[in-house]
Parts: sequence; C-alpha cells; structure tokens
Amino acid sequence: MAGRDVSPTSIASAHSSITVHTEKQSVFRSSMSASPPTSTPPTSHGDEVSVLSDATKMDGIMEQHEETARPQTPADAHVAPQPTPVVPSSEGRRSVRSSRSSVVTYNVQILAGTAIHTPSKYLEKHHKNVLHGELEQVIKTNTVPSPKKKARRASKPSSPEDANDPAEEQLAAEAAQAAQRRTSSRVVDLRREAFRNLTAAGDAVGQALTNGREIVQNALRKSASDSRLIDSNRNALLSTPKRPRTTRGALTETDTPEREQEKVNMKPKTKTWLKEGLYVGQYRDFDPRLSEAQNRLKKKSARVKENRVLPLPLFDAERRLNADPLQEFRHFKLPFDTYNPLPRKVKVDGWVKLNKNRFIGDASALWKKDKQDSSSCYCSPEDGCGEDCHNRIMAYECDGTNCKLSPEQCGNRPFSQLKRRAKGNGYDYGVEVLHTEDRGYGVRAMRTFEPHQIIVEYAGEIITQAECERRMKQVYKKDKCYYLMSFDNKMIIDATRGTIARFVNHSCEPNCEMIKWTVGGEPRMALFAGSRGIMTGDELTYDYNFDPFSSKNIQECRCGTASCRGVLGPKPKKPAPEEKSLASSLLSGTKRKISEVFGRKTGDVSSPKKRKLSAMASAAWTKAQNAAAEEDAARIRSERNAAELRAQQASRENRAMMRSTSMQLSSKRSKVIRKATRVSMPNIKSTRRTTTVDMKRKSLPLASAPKSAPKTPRLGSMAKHGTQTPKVKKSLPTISSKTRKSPLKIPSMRPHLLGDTTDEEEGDDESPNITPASLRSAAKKLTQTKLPFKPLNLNDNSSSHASGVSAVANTDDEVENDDEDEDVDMDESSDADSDCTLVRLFSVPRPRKEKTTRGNASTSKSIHKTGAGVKKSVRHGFRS
Ligand SMILES: C[S@@+](CC[C@H](N)C(=O)[O-])C[C@H]1O[C@@H](n2cnc3c(N)ncnc32)[C@H](O)[C@@H]1O
Repeated sequence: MAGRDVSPTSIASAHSSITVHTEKQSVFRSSMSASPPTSTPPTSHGDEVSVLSDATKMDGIMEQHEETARPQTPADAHVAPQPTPVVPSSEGRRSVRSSRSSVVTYNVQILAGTAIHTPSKYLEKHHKNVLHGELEQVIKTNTVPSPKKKARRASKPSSPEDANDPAEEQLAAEAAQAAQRRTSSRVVDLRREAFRNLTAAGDAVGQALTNGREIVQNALRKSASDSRLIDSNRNALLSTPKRPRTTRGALTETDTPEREQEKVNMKPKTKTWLKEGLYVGQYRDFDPRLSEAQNRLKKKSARVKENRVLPLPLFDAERRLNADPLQEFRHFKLPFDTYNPLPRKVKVDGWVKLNKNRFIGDASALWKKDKQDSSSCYCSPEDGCGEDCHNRIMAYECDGTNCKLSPEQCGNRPFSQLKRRAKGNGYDYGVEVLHTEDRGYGVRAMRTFEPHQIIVEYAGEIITQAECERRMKQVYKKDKCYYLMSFDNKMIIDATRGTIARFVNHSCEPNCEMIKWTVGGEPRMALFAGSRGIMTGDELTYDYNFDPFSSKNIQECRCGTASCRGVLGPKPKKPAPEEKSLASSLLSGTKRKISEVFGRKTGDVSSPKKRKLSAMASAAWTKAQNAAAEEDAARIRSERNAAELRAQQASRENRAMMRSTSMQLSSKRSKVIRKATRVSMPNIKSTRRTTTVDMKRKSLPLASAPKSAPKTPRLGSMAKHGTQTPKVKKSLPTISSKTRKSPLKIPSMRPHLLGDTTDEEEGDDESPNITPASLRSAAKKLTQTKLPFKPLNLNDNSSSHASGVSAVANTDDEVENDDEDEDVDMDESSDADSDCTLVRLFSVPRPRKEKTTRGNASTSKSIHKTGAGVKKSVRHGFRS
C-alpha cells in the first residue's frame, strides 16, 4: 500500500520511467490484458498493488497450505525472477495501435491505471501521454521528475539495491515456486510483473536522482550568478537606455558548451511590457494636464450635436419662410411617439374590438328598407372633389358609382383614407387610449390632424331601438358606462363592441365632430377633426348631445371648459313659473316646511324622534324630487320626439323638393343655353353660369317646412336628363358664410339632433352648420319665387358672368333689373360681419378657355368653417 499517497500523475510519471525491454512487452501486455475488462480498474498505483496483494494473499493462502506440506528451500528465496513466456491467449487482445511493430507504443495512463477515467474530450491530452519509441529512450527524453517527487521516491525502497528487502525476496521466491508449479499462471504473472515494475521504478528513481542532483547544482550556480548579474545590469542600465531583451545570440567563439549552459542558466528573467494592445489605433482626445473628469467636461462642451436624419423644425420653418415669406403657418407638435418615445400603453379590460359595423338582427333589413337616396357628383379632375363636391356636401363618400374621378383625383374618400391608414403604423392610425383623471378612459391624438380630416370611425353593432331597450334592461343593467349612439332614425350603434372611438369623451367645447356619412350605400359614423385641427397629444372630444332619457342618468360634466354646461347633454331648461308641475310645487312646499320644522341645518335635529322624522321627511323629499325630475324629463322627451318627427318630415319633403327644383331649373337652363347659343354664338359648346341664392339661417320656424312635394326624378336621374345638353355641366350647391342680403330665409335645422331642441327652440343656436334640409328648403323657396332668368350674353366676355364665382355675384337689384338674363344671379356680395350664409345652388358651366379664376378659394374656406360635412344624428343615449 505504499503507493496510496501517490497521485495518479506522479504514478504516470513513475510508470513512464519504467524500463521494459521490447522482448518483455508481451509479458507486460499479457499481464495488463489478464485483468478482467469488466472489473473496476485500479485508480492508482496503490489500487493496483492492492489487486496484486489480494492475489498475493490468495496465492499466499495456497502457498501456505503447500508450504506446510513442503518446506521451503533457501535456494528458493534467491531465485531471480525470470521472464515468463508469452501467453499466446493474450495476443489476441492486442490493441490496433500496438500491432504496429515498427513503433512501440506505451500508454502511460494505461500503465498508471487511470486511462479508463480519461474522457474522450481529453484525447489530445491522451495523445500526449502516449509515448512512442523505445521505452528507455522515451523515459530518458521525457521524464524529468520534480525534486519533490524525487525526494519522495527516494525514500521508497524500490531500487535494485534494496533487493535484499525480505518482501522482495519472498515475492521472488513465490514467483519461482509458481513457475515451478505452473499453477495460477495469471497471478504469478501479475506478481512478477509488479515486481518488475517496482524494479524499473527504482531504476527511474535512481536516474531521477542523478538528474535532480544536476538541477540542484545548476540552481545553486544560477543563484550565485544572479547576484553578479544584478550588478552588471545596474551598470548596463546606467550606460545604455535600453536593456537587451535577450542574451541569446550573444555567444562568442570562445564560449565553451559549459559556459554556454551557464549563460543559459544565468539568463535573467525580464518582464516583457506590452507596447500596444486593445486601444491601438484609437485616437483619444485626452489632455494629460487635466483630470479625467475635466477632460470629460471639456469634451462634452466641445461636442456639437447634429441631427442628420431629420431637419429640426426650426430650420424647417426658416427654409419655408425663405421660400415664401407670406405663407401661413400653424403650430405643430412632433408626433406623440417621437417626443414621447415610451407612451403608456393603456390596456382596456373587456373591450371587444370591432373594426367595422355589424348589423344585428332586424337592423340590416330595416336599413335596406329605409335605404337612403344616392348622391352623385359632377366634379372635374381640376376640382378634385373639393369643397364644392356635391357628395361631400351631402356627406356621401365618392366611389366608382357616384363619382367620375379616379381615386387619385378624387379628394372625397375619407373612409378609404381611413382604411389605408389602418393598415399603416401607429402614426398613421393616429390615436390611442389614455386614462383620464376623472372621466375614465379617453382618446388622444398621436399626430396632427387637419381641420375636418377624418380621425377614426365610430363602429360597432348596429341594432334596432327594440334591441337597444332589451340590452339596456337585461345586459347593461348594472353598467355605468354606455356606448350607445343613435345615428339613424330607427337604429343605434352599440359600440360596447366597437372601435376605439367609443372611448372619446364629451366636451362642451369639443375639438372634433361626430358625423354620419353614407359610404357605398351604408351609413357610417366617424369622428372628424374640428375647424381648428388637432395637435399631437390633444385629447379628442366631441359634443355628445347626450340624452339621458331619465333623471337617474343625468351625469355631471367634467370637461372643465369655460362654457361647460355642467351636465352631459343639453343645459337643463328652467321651467317657467306657470309651467311648474304639481310635483315641483309640492316639493318646494315640503322643503320649506321641513326647513321650518327642523331648521336648515341637520345639526339642529337633536332628539331621536326629530331625527327620525327628519329622515322620513328627507326620504319623501328625495322621492318627490325624483318624481318631479322624471316628469320633467318625460315632458322634454315628448317635446323632442315631436320636434324630431316634424324635422324628419320637413327634411324628406325638402329633399324631394330640391330634386324637383334642380330638374326644372336645369331643363330651363338647358333650353335657354341652347337658344342663346343658337342665336348668338353657335360655336361655343360649353358654358358655365352660377345660380346663387342668398339666405339667412334661423329665421323660418321649423313648422313652416312644406308638407308635401311633387314626385320628381332623383338627383341621379338628373344626369340622364342632362344628356340633352352634354356639354353643359351640372350645377352644384356650394356654401359660403359671407352674405349681406338675404332675400330668402331658411330655418336652422338639425333634424336628427334630438338633444338640441332646447337650444334651437329658444333660437339661440349659434352653430354655423348647414344641413341638407336647409339646402333643400332654400331650393324649394327658390322654385316658389319667380326666378328672373335672363338670356345669356355669351359674346360679352367682359360681363360679370365670365370671371368666376366672385364675378358672377350680383346684387339683388341687378337681378331684378336684369330681366333678360336667364341665369339666376342672386346676391353674392359679402360682408365680413354678416352672419348670413350664402348657398350657391346651381351653376351652368362656362367655356373652359374663358375661365380665369374660379374663385373657389374663398368659398372653400367658408364651407369648412360652416361645416361642409352634414352633421346628422349624433347622440349618446342612456335609457333606464
Ligand atoms: C362613451 S363613454 C366614453 C369613454 C369612457 N370615459 C370610458 O371610460 O369608457 C361615455 C362615458 O364617459 C364618461 N364621460 C365622458 N365625457 C365626460 C365628461 N365630460 N364628464 C364626465 N364624464 C364623462 C361618462 O361616464 C359617460 O357615460
């Protein structure tokens, strides 16, 4: 067990120093292969020895038994171990490598018994451990044991000189006996091999000792020379600035090998300094006179930040100003995600998102039955379906069926634009949900929007009123927030499942409008920017025109604007004293009595009896108050319903009337034009004239709308009729806010806005909106009035008709005096202070070459200001 304290490596080295002659290899191999392959291999020399010792023990037992029978002869003890003949059976187990007879291979790790523990990943290492050639030679060249190991080994009695060891002798004797007996050849072989190994190890140790002695001598010599070297180096340093890196190559002819060896040993250890490293080639702007912090500061102040990607807004403005100093600017902000790169993403629980309307139940059939009229526009590519576009005014989106222009030419396709934007990025989409402080969720803009630009569609489930009531009673019974919007006579959009527009809050001073459009024959509601446009980051709001239906649903408005009405929806009307309901008078009486009995402050109520009475009285008071409020609400509702019915009827009649008027006028105009061209200028094929009508809004009462209208061809059929005069362009209604005189007055009608009756009845509606109904009413009036058509003098190019809209505008006097002109020129002269609205209803095309200025710019602006889109029924409603 002497090897127990020896590490495997040391054993390996020890074994590598074993001297085995080539002819003995077979014996050695046989001994190695004799060990069972499945048994646990020895992990160290000691283990191997233990295996051997076990065998020895067994043999010993046998031998003892034999010894008792046969006395040991002294000669046996001195029998030298003889090489055992090669065992043929073990030859078959030779490894492939060892079959190369030219080079003898020794695996030191196998010898050491540690090979099995070597993972294959240390293959390289394994190769290093495989020594080639004659073992003696290999050992000589490769093994230089450390002095420590040598010393340790030296302490072991393993040299041949120690052969007098009784154990050795015993082993030898046993081996000899075994050879004689020829029994248990494997065990004997093993023992013999072990003995031989030990002998070889002894040799190696002897050799190592010799080497070690040499090394010690060299070290001593070196230490002596080092002191000399230090002195010489000091001298050398003083004489030369740089010390030679190495002494190699400094040998002179007179150097003897010993001297050379000495010099090599004397070679001083010098530190090699890195001259270049990681930062080679990198320029560092560093002033060594300053500290690190000062250097950093200096660098920071010297740095000029340059934005090479986008021009800064400031420069952009400068550039634009340089280009055109007179152009108008408007404030702008960077897109929200640019100036705030990490917007808080609000996640709304329970919001089922729908991107488009879904008709539920009977709503679809109802819509089809009650399908609205179609509309067509006659814009030219130059017009581009601008502000004058008939479809735009009637809140119809242009498409292939009602507009001749291509999508690129047409500027009245807001919902198509929205569709495109929805496919784009977050900026294109342009809105996101935000969490407000006191109004729940809201919506804010992530970009700017032009005035009247479409922002987002209000889509959801389109349901009938019956279905709405059912949902209110059953589904949304416990809800506090409703997303119901009435947008058509009998239908409601329920955006509980719907688009993001459902989160848009109410404001009494809104920056957006909710407008109903007809797109491809279907109603669509969308949020449009108001006349001021929208800034990035602005919260989007519109006026709900909220109808609470019940006093329970009246909600406090927290829009925080200067003109806040205090509640969502119309301002509650103060009932006139005579109109005071019985409930109200009772209420006020009860209230007064309570205050008389118990005092105004509840603190006055002292006794429990009084307190009880007080509680009862206040309960009764609350009940009475509720009853009164409900009574009021019911009255308001019935009034509104009546007004709505009246308005709807008037609207329908007006529409029919307008069509009839258009027909009559256009046929008249065609005749006149044909006649005029025949008479005076037969070669001119296309003319353009404008018929305008000046009207003042809000002057006719709602009830004055005509009750019936003759059945006339629809506007769409007007185009067919116009084919008689193919070169004549159809007239289009246009709106202008600047008018002085108003021979015709039309009512201010917002037919579908139930919530607006309060204000409108009072006649204090300052809204500049022009509705289709108002247009139609004006048209009707126009037909009722005897229109003074005067013959068109096309030869007179200098006449007022030839130079665009502004030139066309005449005064009333002119119209009345000029009876011969067949085209109707109502007053179009304007005054900035006037609150009148001019509507240009019909226009007769003029020859293109005569057109100098269209004069649309001024009218276009005013149209937008007056709300070119026709605002239809937009109302949030709660029904309890
Ligand atoms: C169509 S939802 C608007 C989105 C809603 N804020 C939410 O969190 O879902 C209408 C509800 O919002 C609230 N709301 C909207 N505008 C408000 C305002 N100006 N003041 C108070 N509450 C408002 C009311 O509760 C109203 O019933």
